Amino acid sequence: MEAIHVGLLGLGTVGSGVVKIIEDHQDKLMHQVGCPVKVKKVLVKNMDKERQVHLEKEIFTTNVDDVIKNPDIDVVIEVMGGVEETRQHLIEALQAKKHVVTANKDLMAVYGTELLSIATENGCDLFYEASVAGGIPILRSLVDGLASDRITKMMGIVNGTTNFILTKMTKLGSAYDEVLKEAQDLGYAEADPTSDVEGLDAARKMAILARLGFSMHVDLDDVKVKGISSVTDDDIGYSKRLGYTMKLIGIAQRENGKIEVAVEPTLLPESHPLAAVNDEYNAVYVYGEAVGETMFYGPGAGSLPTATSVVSDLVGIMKNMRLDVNGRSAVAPQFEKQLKSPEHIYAQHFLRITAKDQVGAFSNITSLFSERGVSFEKILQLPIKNSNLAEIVIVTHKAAQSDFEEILQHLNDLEVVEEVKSTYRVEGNGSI
Ligand SMILES: NC(=O)C1=CN([C@@H]2O[C@H](COP(=O)(O)OP(=O)(O)OC[C@H]3O[C@@H](n4cnc5c(N)ncnc54)[C@H](OP(=O)(O)O)[C@@H]3O)[C@@H](O)[C@H]2O)C=CC1
Ligand SMILES: N[C@@H](CC=O)C(=O)O
Ligand code: NA
Repeated sequence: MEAIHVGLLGLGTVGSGVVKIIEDHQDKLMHQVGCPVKVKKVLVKNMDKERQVHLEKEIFTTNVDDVIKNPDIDVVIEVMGGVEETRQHLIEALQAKKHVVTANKDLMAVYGTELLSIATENGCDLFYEASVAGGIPILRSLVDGLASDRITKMMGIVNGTTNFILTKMTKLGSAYDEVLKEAQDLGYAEADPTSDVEGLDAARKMAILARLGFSMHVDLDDVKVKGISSVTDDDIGYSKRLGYTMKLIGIAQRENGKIEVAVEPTLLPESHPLAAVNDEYNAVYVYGEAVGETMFYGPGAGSLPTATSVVSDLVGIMKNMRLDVNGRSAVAPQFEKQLKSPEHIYAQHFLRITAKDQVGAFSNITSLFSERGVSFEKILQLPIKNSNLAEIVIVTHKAAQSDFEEILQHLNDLEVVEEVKSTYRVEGNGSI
């Protein structure tokens, strides 16, 4: 082949990184696939915008058909974001026999199954490594590196923006809004950062990971989600005092064929390997029955790290082209999806309660837990200055989610309880 021609949908943070890598690593790309890679067309919204990379003016277009229906383009790289309109563009690109690389987890979490089957029907590759944990080759590791194993647990920090925010709040005492702005300026956050801070971006990534790791059709709605927008300095302060670090953690576990997938702010012991993953870095811990513990660490967001995954997917497509095996790598799910019920989901919990500082208050509270067989691992009780209230902070031993939810309902009804201020999952005491 004389050259591979690629068309880009989008030239923002990730798209500019893709163009830079294609230019700067051209010799490596040629060595791997035996021909040059050329950027033929780039779809943008605003033709007049100043760009991070230099491309000839005639390469730019605002007409998507110049990319997805262009007979000279072999591979479409989708780095524009969005869901419904983008889905339509990619369906048309695949039907026009273009291979596709996308960094779009919003799209893959919802329409991944549909798009992969359209790709297979059309003999095309659809790769999406950059959609989960930016520059970490985690999808390839699950699909290829761990293909022979049965994965039972994945636990990860899969959102760079929230990890950046929590790190700065914890280590520097920075204010939430200020650090969010910094993460946006650095190009880590989504166009609408609500999906980062409310945990939806991480939930999308966990749905993709669970699908591949457990070989089941996991829907986005199957993922329980709680974000970090309500985390306060006080919560972080009490966590530290009890020896924990607060992280937004995605958890996917399988037991007896049933799975749980969740994303929530979680307290980890400071000695936990994920507690040391800071700033925009991501890490995914994967436990396989045969391999045991593995952990994948790297930058989860940002221009060049994310673009590395995109261009590596492009190399994968080009290698498949040389072997004439495009469109054959997607594997249908092996198992029927079965979700764990709340009676079978066990975790430790942190609770912060304000209660009346009076005789019997504490025993009223503890009896709610003991009636359901839930015991405490750690307790702090501190009087609140100039009031007749006390702050009680509890870390429970493992409890079923159904029991814990019932306890919470009853706590709110107790006369001695002023307010349940916050609750968080606690993970990783003992083993990871
Ligand atoms: N930023 C990151 O660290 C990561 C991002 N991703 C994903 O990669 C994708 C791109 O993200 P990012 O580069 O940060 O986004 P940006 O907002 O920086 O860039 C988006 C690009 O797409 C173009 N674009 C958007 N909508 C349209 C449209 N309707 N028609 C034509 N052009 C359009 C924009 O054009 P114009 O420049 O003219 O406005 C811009 O060039 C998203 O799916 C994101 O979730 C994945 C991993 C990490
Ligand atoms: N907004 C995302 C970007 C990468 O997926 C993040 O912060 O992780
Ligand atoms: Na990745």
